[in-house]
Amino acid sequence: MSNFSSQLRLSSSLLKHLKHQINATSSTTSASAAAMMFERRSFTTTEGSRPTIVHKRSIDILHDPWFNKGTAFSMTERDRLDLRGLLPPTVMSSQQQIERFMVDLKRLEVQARDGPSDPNALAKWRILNRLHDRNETMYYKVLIENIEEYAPIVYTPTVGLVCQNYSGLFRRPRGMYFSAEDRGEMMSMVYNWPADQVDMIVVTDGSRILGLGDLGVQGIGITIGKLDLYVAAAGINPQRVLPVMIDVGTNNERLLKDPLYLGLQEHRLDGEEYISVVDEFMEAVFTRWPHVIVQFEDFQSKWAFNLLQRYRNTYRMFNDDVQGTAGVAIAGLLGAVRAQGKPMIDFPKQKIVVAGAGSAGIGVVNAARKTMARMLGNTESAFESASSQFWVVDANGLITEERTNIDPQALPFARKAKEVGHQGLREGASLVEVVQQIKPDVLLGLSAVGGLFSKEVLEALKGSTSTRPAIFAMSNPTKNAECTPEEAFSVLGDQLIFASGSPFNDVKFDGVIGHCNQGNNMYLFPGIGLGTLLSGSRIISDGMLQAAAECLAAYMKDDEVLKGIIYPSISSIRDITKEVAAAVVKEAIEEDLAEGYRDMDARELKKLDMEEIKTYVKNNMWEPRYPTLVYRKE
Ligand SMILES: NC(=O)C1=CN([C@@H]2O[C@H](COP(=O)(O)OP(=O)(O)OC[C@H]3O[C@@H](n4cnc5c(N)ncnc54)[C@H](O)[C@@H]3O)[C@@H](O)[C@H]2O)C=CC1
Ligand SMILES: CC(=O)C(=O)O
Ligand SMILES: [Mg+2]
Repeated sequence: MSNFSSQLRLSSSLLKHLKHQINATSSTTSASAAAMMFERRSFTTTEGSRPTIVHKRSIDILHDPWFNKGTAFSMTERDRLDLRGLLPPTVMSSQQQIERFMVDLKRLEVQARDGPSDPNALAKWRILNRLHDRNETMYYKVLIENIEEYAPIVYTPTVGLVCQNYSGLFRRPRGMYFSAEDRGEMMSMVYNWPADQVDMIVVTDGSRILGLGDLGVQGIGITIGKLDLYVAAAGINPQRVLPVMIDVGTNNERLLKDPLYLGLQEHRLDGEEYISVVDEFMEAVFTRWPHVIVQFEDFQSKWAFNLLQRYRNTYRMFNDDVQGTAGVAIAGLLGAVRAQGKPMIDFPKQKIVVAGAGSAGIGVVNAARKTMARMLGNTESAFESASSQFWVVDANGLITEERTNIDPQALPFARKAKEVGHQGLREGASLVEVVQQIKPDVLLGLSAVGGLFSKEVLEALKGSTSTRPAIFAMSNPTKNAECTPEEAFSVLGDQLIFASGSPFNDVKFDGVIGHCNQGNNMYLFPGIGLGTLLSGSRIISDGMLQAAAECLAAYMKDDEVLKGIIYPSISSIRDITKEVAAAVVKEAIEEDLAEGYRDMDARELKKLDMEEIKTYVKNNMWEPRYPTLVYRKE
């Protein structure tokens, strides 16, 4: 809901309510005395005895500083006032609320020390967050106009710190919470959300937030950060976005013991029980908003893949970590080939070592292998040949067919034991050994292990057979990056191509600049969502994702790429997103998936050429401008 209109409605209804109270008092009582009396009465009644009559429900009550109790609303009150789902599931006493607030206040200094390189990051986040709660138009204007400065605050890395400390930072709720305790209720509680139209949902279960592990209900912060980029980069109307947390418990022992934790304090549901909760959520949101797009974010690997397969042919959904990351990585990998002065068609010759076999790592290898195979003619032997270009290393070392209990997602990338034997390697070989023996063109990290690309590993990469080796240290947030650009450039010199998931500054040494690219799925997911919305495609196909990745790869000019700049600057994210969305729309039309959006039906869409599609996309991007408001009685 727009804060702008809600504030207007809120203050007028508050006035109405106040007037009513004033009229009920003696006619000689002055308005201010009556207001004071009303105020006193509200406070005494909420303490117990007589109830307070309120003329509002749902989100309006949460945004009313007079009546809001935040997490202290009891479950019966939540049901009575249509608040179910609009607050984290734990009911807290007013004393606990104060404790939570005080812990947060006192922790500020420590957070500043442990957090992102900007010691004021969290203070900036608080100021922006308060603006977000007060005035969304102004908030997004500030964000769009200063995206380079504030993306690292509302998104990675600071959003990681925000999630870690969400219990303390929580003030006004934003988004919806569907918990394991809401089973059987979701179909009705989804109507507690005040907006009749929702275009984009970003949902998490909090099980793997960035590289920070299981943060339970606190993971809602990442969905808010991603949706901020949907508004800022893709121009999705902020009144039509919905951050969602599916709280099925947490396996984080610290949170399970924390008396101030806001989520369900029980171990995570698993198996069929878990699936039934997510199924119920999907059914509920698609019943209320049949055209919504759901982005799955930061689910632990096993559920990321499982739920993607389960829903992708029925619902308009995608998994950002598996599919968005893959597209961004492919664009960067193609950029690295061009940076070597080679044509993109040489991509299938690249030797790629990937550290990390989770949702992101496997997503990347899968998509990169498909891209190589397509370049080689898409035959079975092309596929075989493409497979031989990847060496995947996880927490237990190099993955080969000899691995016991191999994760089914990693199985297709397990190397043959005999083959790696010839390469001087074996099952479980360490990363440094793999780099030493393979001498890869690319070393890509999606391991969530900060510093994994140690000096030894970087020294080993000096043996790369490439003229311009590439490092993608893609794990987030900053402290989880596999190495810093300083570490990488200092060992490998200025011919290195470097990208990281969270932003770092360029490195200056010996009079040259080592470019630090940001390789983050933020360059694709907003365009994938917007393109899907505007095409009206029923599903998000592999072709649409591939078109998005190719568009991003083509966005960079030759002279930039030759300088080692393989990803655009975030300052142009709105333009990139428009291009990516247009590519997605075009592909959806070509695959006959596009059913149209609003006045633009499928037939009209088919008549558009690429330039017209871009104009259509641009014209449908929301801009942060104040609309004229007119009051009408309800
Ligand atoms: N830059 C970007 O756009 C994105 C970055 N990421 C980042 O990727 C990281 C991983 O995400 P997921 O794949 O979802 O996590 P995950 O937990 O599913 O996978 C992590 C993988 O790393 C492996 N690993 C752990 N220790 C290792 C070691 N010492 N050496 C080699 N591998 C090791 C694990 O065995 C596992 O296979 C996170 O930090 C996340 O923030 C994820 C999505 C997008
Ligand atoms: C960027 C992102 O999606 C992640 O680190 O999980
Ligand atoms: Mg993610």
